[in-house]
Amino acid sequence: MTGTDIASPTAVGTGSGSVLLDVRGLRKTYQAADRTVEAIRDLTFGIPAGELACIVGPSGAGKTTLLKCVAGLLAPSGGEVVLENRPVLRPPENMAVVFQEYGRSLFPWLSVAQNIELPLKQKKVPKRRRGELVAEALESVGLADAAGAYPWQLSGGMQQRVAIARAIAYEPAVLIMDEPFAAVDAQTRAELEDLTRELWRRLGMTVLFVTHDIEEAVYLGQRVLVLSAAPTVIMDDTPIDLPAEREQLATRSDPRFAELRAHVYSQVQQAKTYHRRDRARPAADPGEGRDG
Ligand SMILES: Nc1ncnc2c1ncn2[C@@H]1O[C@H](COP(=O)(O)OP(=O)(O)OP(=O)(O)O)[C@@H](O)[C@H]1O
Repeated sequence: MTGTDIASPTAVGTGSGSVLLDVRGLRKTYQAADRTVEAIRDLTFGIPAGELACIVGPSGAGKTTLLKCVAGLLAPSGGEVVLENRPVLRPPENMAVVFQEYGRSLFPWLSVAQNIELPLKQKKVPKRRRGELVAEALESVGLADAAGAYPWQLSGGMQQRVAIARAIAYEPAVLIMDEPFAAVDAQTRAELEDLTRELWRRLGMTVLFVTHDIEEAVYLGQRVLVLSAAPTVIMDDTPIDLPAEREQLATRSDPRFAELRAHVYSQVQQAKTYHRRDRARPAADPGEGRDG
């Protein structure tokens, strides 16, 4: 890692609590009919309980592949994902995912409340408790009045709030967010970022947040992991030592925010050409350039 006043990556992710989500030596190679694509070469990192960690990386870096493996939707070619000391072999009960495409993740024929309740029914939560969880979740995202509405009657930002409400009502140990605000306007995005931090702080969830947006990662995270271009390795793992109280204008104009953003930006730029530089080296040291 570069940057003299950016703290060591070992300062986070190891000391603040027990590791809840552990990605160990993860590898994924896709076998297509006529070619083999090595998407993930080697990923190892741990997310302690209660952490909000952001992952950024260039397009095609393997972020979606990583999330599919973490969510138990795709079998890795090597290594493993461990959640609460159990290997993830299928979608775990104690995990919820918020996707970018809210339009496709909500059922249009179900009301807002029914959408939030559905996974709770599958989890066999008793009816009375389901009602409480739905009401609390809607209140938390500021949509208490929209319980009876249908998703298509709501704006994009409101639909994504419903998706967040559905995830938190499920009371997951870990919440995965896959570029959740990429499809909403800038103003709504800022509101949803603040909502995410508020819910994370209030509910004490562990959050893994994937984004293309470097500023969003620095604004939201306690830690930012940068992935290299595929085949993916971890380029950088930086603690975000901004105050816990964040505010869109004040935080983003903090000189420390600018330093961290510049650091992550330079890492993402290097990430794009990481393997090209690697190939150019005469005698490769497998550990060189690997951080975290
Ligand atoms: N089903 C598949 N079969 C073959 N190759 C795949 C498959 N899915 C992804 N890949 C390849 O794996 C690599 C990583 O893709 P992935 O979608 O995980 O990246 P990403 O970081 O999510 O990209 P983006 O930021 O553009 O969404 C790419 O080279 C991609 O072409």
